[in-house]
Amino acid sequence: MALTPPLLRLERVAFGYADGTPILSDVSYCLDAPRLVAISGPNGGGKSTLLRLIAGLLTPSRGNIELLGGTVSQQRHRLGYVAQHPTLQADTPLSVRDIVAQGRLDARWWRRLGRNDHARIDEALAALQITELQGRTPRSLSGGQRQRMLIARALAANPDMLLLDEPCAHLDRAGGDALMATLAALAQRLPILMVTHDLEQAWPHLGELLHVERCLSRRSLTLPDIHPTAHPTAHREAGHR
Ligand SMILES: Nc1ncnc2c1ncn2[C@@H]1O[C@H](COP(=O)(O)OP(=O)(O)OP(=O)(O)O)[C@@H](O)[C@H]1O
Repeated sequence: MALTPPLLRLERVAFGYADGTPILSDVSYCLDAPRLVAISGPNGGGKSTLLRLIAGLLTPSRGNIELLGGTVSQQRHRLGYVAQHPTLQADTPLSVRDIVAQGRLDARWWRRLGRNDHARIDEALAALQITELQGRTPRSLSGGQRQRMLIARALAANPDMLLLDEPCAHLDRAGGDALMATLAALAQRLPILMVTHDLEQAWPHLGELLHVERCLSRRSLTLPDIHPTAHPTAHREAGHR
């Protein structure tokens, strides 16, 4: 019987930007089932860099990333990625629904959206609980509502994995808690990797925690590390999502 490949496998991945300073080295990790995975660690530790490597926006200098049973370049079109500071024209005349609908546009962007597209858009709006906001413009939304809209746009593309960089940044406690609960519900069927600096907030919702830390002492500068950490409370409360 053929073994199912993992959703994501990193093997001894290393990366440094053009100035040659190592940011990540020897990162290994395997995700074999949908769950909500937080990537946390100190500022500058390499969290966003790791997410960009998985998204195929950067290429490892060493090591290998296997994604959804193939290489990153083969499979990256199956990912939904929401960057930390996505560019969005605040004064766009487009509605929230129009923006979520962009998730349905592919290389044939001029095609008319069909019934299936609209069903996916409706589902994405509902999953992020913004159906009633669909006629509004982004300008009139709160930070949390705008973040939900951007995640809905990624979800409308029907991705097989979501990568979110600081989805709760700039949200107040209540907005962040609500978004985390939404993501945890989604992650029961869709693997989600999210960068967060607010572990306290994410903790009750997590299925797994990855700690990324670029070591700053001179001796260990080349040995930043990542530790998959089982979190008993999170596993118990989240039913091991
Ligand atoms: N395009 C780039 N060119 C050169 N260095 C970069 C680039 N992007 C990030 N870095 C550096 O790489 C290191 C890791 O950055 P990264 O954004 O991955 O960290 P992070 O853990 O996500 O940080 P934060 O919590 O502050 O967002 C930092 O020292 C940063 O200055």
